[in-house]
Amino acid sequence: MSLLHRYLDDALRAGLSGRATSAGVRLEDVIRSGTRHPDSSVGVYAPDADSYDVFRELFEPILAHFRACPLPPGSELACVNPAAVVSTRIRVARNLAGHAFPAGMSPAERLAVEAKIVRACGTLAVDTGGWIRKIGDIPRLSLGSMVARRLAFGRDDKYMEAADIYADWPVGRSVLNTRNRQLSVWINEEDHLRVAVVLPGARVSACADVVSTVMAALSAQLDFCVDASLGHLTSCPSNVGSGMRASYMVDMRMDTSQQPRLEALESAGVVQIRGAWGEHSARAGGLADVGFRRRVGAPEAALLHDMRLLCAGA
Ligand SMILES: NC(=[NH2+])NCCC[C@H](N)C(=O)O
Repeated sequence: MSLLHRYLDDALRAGLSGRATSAGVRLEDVIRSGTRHPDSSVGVYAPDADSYDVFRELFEPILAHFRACPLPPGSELACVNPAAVVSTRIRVARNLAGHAFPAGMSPAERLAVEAKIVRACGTLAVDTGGWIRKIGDIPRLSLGSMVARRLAFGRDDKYMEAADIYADWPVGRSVLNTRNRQLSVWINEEDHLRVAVVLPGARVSACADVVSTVMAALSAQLDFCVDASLGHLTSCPSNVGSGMRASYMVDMRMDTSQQPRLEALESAGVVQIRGAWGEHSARAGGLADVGFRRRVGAPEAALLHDMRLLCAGA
């Protein structure tokens, strides 16, 4: 059952149904994806920052659910063999203050946000040897292969589709990729800004260093949407707080002893084991993306520490 269905009972629905944010977002906009897709895990998206306040009786229990993710003592976490880690990935989600979020944007607003972020990225691309392209200018076949390698994004997520996040596709969507493929910046996907760094091997600290350099440069030029008590606000409540998700691409065939222990952590709700090719991809070919469920409200340093405990030496 999705968190939406768990927490939105008839009384709450009645209480929230007359409300609207200053931009006109109503309850049905927030819950459209989860209503259309009962197999959602969360089921809500915030079309603007104000939604977290106006519909807080719905967002609060969902955020509280994420804050309560279990975290066993460090000794029980160490179960990923560093030799089996193909790569380490850290991504950060941000939205710009003063603009609707992707589920609530007009074409003009998407273009305005894209222009601000592209401008801010200009210096990064020069530094690292890279290029920014509009999604609409990438030939279909290359886009397909970039999406498969997680270098770009398409419009193939039914949950985001139902939330209107792909409205006016591909207007206002761009990606930055560096020559070495280690840094990608996605503009106007689920959030205004997604920065992802992937380094080979088990290297949480090195990966975090690259992310913080990039984020320092971008935040010097962009005004991010931050709530005084919740932290960074994102389209999906699962990313609120630091907006960060760290994961390892693990080759499950490398060391068969790690698999049952990892799966025990997964059944206990501690880690999430995803397919290697993105959030809803199947687990195939022995590669899996392993990250913690705990994210909301936890400081970045704590999230990175969890990752180092999961894989000693990273
Ligand atoms: N990319 C994400 N925000 N993933 C988490 C939730 C995805 C989808 N809205 C669901 O509820 O199942």
